[in-house]
Amino acid sequence: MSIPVVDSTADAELSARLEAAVNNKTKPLGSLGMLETLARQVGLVQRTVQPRIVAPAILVFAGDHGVVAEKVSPYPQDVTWQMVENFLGGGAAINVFARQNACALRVVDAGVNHDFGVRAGLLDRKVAHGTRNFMREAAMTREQCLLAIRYGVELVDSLEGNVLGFGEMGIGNTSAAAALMRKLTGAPLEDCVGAGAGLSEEGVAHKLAVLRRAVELHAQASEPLDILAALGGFEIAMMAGAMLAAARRRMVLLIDGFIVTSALLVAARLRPAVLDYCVFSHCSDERGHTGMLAHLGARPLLQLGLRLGEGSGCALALPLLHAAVNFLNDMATFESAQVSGKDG
Ligand SMILES: Cc1cc2ncn([C@H]3O[C@H](COP(=O)(O)O)[C@@H](O)[C@H]3O)c2cc1C
Ligand SMILES: O=C(O)c1cccnc1
Repeated sequence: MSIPVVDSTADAELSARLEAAVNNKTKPLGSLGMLETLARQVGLVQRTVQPRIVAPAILVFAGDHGVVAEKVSPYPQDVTWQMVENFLGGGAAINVFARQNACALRVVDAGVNHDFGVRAGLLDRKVAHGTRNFMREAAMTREQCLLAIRYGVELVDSLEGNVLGFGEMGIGNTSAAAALMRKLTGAPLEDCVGAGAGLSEEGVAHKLAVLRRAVELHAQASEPLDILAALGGFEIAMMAGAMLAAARRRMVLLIDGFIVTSALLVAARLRPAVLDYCVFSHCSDERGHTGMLAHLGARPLLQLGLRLGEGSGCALALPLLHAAVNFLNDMATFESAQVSGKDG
């Protein structure tokens, strides 16, 4: 299994042309703020001053986590498969927001502890029926970890479209994401652990104690793939693989909240240039997401107090991506509209 190679999008000549194109639009210099940054980024990703959004899609990766045996989530594990059914039925938040913004949605069974059978709209890439409890042993074997990454790579290679959003579902996965954050950013564990799907203060204290022991147990894991196998999840590993494949294909990657960003921490350790392709849709209310984004030098588009996951932030940010591309393509220039430029 070879990890996809990702090229940087840096191109000084194209960057200058994009900046000129943005600056020639009929508006005060810099007045479209982050939309200008976004337009230039998408131009660099697509290697053009006339970028287009084609067939945007969100993949929701679902997987279960053995660590739920330690009572680190306020909800039972069955919610993972039940929510997958909800996605397939079109009734979850991500279904509503994806429909609203004409975004295709696919659900991937990366390792749910449930047998769905063959189902329309569900991509079966089950590595196993949930990970092991990483409080006691590694969450997955190295083979399972590499298989999850490979499935992620292959999934993306079969997609059409040039914008890919990442979402997840997996009871217990904020615990895996917090442990990955601790190991991959070096932040103190208490800055990585939050309420997840809604733990009480005592619940968070218990989760922190569990994760402290788990991180100690896996203290020897130092390479990104070893850390991922020890403390990650199948959906997280599959997302990391899919992110690298999407960047290799020069797609724009829409990054959701805390768990999706934890997969990106792994991907960026393997191939730092993946970050050139990432649009950070929002800053989640999950404790730790702000620090994770800061570690990556990321500036999120939205701050809505979301703490859901599912790729919801990606669907909500998609209209901003359209706006960035549309202003670059469709706005008049000072010359074409015969508007006077800046005096001094
Ligand atoms: C009904 C329901 C729908 C969800 N959709 C996303 N999550 C979110 O919550 C879970 C992570 O939180 P924790 O680590 O505390 O279990 C993930 O499944 C995440 O996607 C949900 C959680 C619930 C309960
Ligand atoms: O930020 C997220 O993605 C998140 C936060 C809490 C629970 N589930 C997801």
